[in-house]
Amino acid sequence: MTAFVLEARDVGVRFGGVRALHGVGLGLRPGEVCGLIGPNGAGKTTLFDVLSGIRRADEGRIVLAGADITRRSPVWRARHGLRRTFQRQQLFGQLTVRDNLLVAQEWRRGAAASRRERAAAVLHECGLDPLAERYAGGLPVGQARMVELARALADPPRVLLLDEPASGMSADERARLASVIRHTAEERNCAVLLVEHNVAFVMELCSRVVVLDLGEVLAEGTAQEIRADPRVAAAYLGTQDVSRTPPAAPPAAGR
Ligand SMILES: Nc1ncnc2c1ncn2[C@@H]1O[C@H](COP(=O)(O)OP(=O)(O)OP(=O)(O)O)[C@@H](O)[C@H]1O
Repeated sequence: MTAFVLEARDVGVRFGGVRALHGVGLGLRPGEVCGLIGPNGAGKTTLFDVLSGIRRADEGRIVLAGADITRRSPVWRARHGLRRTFQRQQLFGQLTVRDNLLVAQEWRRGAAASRRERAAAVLHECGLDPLAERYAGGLPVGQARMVELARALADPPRVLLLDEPASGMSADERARLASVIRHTAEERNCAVLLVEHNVAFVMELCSRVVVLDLGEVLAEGTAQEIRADPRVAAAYLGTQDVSRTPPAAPPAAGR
């Protein structure tokens, strides 16, 4: 079985008396799309913060491609291919969409032409050609989320952490999002970890789903296994109307 590209080992985080994460272990393999779900306050964002280096865990280790990166900065991690998006978007609003993608690659010295080429290819893949010269600050939320994903892809990632990427998106935008995520995993062998409250979207897209509850891993398995797990139903899915959102369809041809 393929080795993990990113691992959280026995991770614990406390906020005063609140145990946000406790003994959390999670491994991601290259080319897989893994969903991370759980009720509000389960610890999903805290785990993302620890994986991306924004927050230091009180306990445990983070391992990237076999190397312990627990003490590495977020910038170091990003430059070694570990990228994330945020629940609250963090685009450069005063820059155009294209420039947001160019800035993401600027730390790489070398030919500007190849950076522009890469930006153009990712804009196209994400269906953002018509928005390329628009200021990122003025975009509606669904489009801004897609730009954030495009920015995370501009410098090819090995691991992509997506925090609620579908929130605020239309059905068409969600379909495009699903197709870009799939392509990123399958064609570029990138590992994707997806936090998303839209459970139907997660179940459709993810080959594996991890459920967090009260800071601990409650269950892990295929979408089918997770749906059938009574503990998950009690803690989370029982409160969700999974039939409300239709599964993502492939994007229309030529978009
Ligand atoms: N900066 C903080 N200070 C104190 N407590 C925090 C802080 N950040 C998170 N927590 C607490 O840690 C726990 C986990 O929060 P976290 O935001 O990681 O959950 P989540 O699963 O991402 O929730 P949501 O689905 O609402 O985004 C919660 O009890 C939360 O109140």
